[in-house]
Amino acid sequence: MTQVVGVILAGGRSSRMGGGDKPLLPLGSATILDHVVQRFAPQVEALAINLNGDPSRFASYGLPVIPDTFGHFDGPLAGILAALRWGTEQGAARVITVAGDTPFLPADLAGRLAEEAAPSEIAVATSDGRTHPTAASWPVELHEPLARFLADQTTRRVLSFVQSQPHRLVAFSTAGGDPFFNVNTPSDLEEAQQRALLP
Ligand SMILES: Nc1nc2c(ncn2[C@@H]2O[C@H](COP(=O)(O)OP(=O)(O)OP(=O)(O)O)[C@@H](O)[C@H]2O)c(=O)[nH]1
Repeated sequence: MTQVVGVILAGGRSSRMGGGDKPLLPLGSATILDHVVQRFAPQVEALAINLNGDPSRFASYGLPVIPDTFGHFDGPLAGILAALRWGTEQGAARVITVAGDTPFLPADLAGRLAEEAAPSEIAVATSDGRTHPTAASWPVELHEPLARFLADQTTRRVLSFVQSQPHRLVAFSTAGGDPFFNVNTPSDLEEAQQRALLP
């Protein structure tokens, strides 16, 4: 049975980057998303991309594309809801999500999250005291509670949903750079270009 599947959250507006698809921007000789796939795919039994809008723009990756179904541009929680639905369809026990704009993910992300959380808990990555709620492992049973949360609450903050459920924080080292560095702005992309060149 498939136990752990992965979903890359690649939706959103990329407004701080001037619009377009942030994960498809060039980083080194590849795209930001190539880096995410390369680091994350070996850690999960199946992998999909979640996004808003026309899926054909990500077709070249050859991965299943799962669209948001809750609403249009409702933030990462809508993507996590779609991810949990897909994980349930795959017969998985857990879904690990990562953001499509985090090109330096830890190679032991899935292992550490799985190791440290009880079966009913959400495991959320932290680094340097900062919580990264989109880099998390979710029991698929949370699909219903999350659907209710999105319908009932006015907040769309991922952390608010996490805090409403049993969860555990899992700290990752930043030796060699923060593995959850995410590209939000053109200057972040500059910084990522420098880091991608490092051996
Ligand atoms: N599925 C889905 N994912 C989203 C949505 N908005 C943001 N995300 C994802 O959530 C993560 C964090 O996104 P942000 O960088 O905060 O938002 P963004 O829309 O990409 O960029 P900004 O407009 O600059 O805030 C990324 O992985 C995005 O792909 C959405 O409406 N739907």
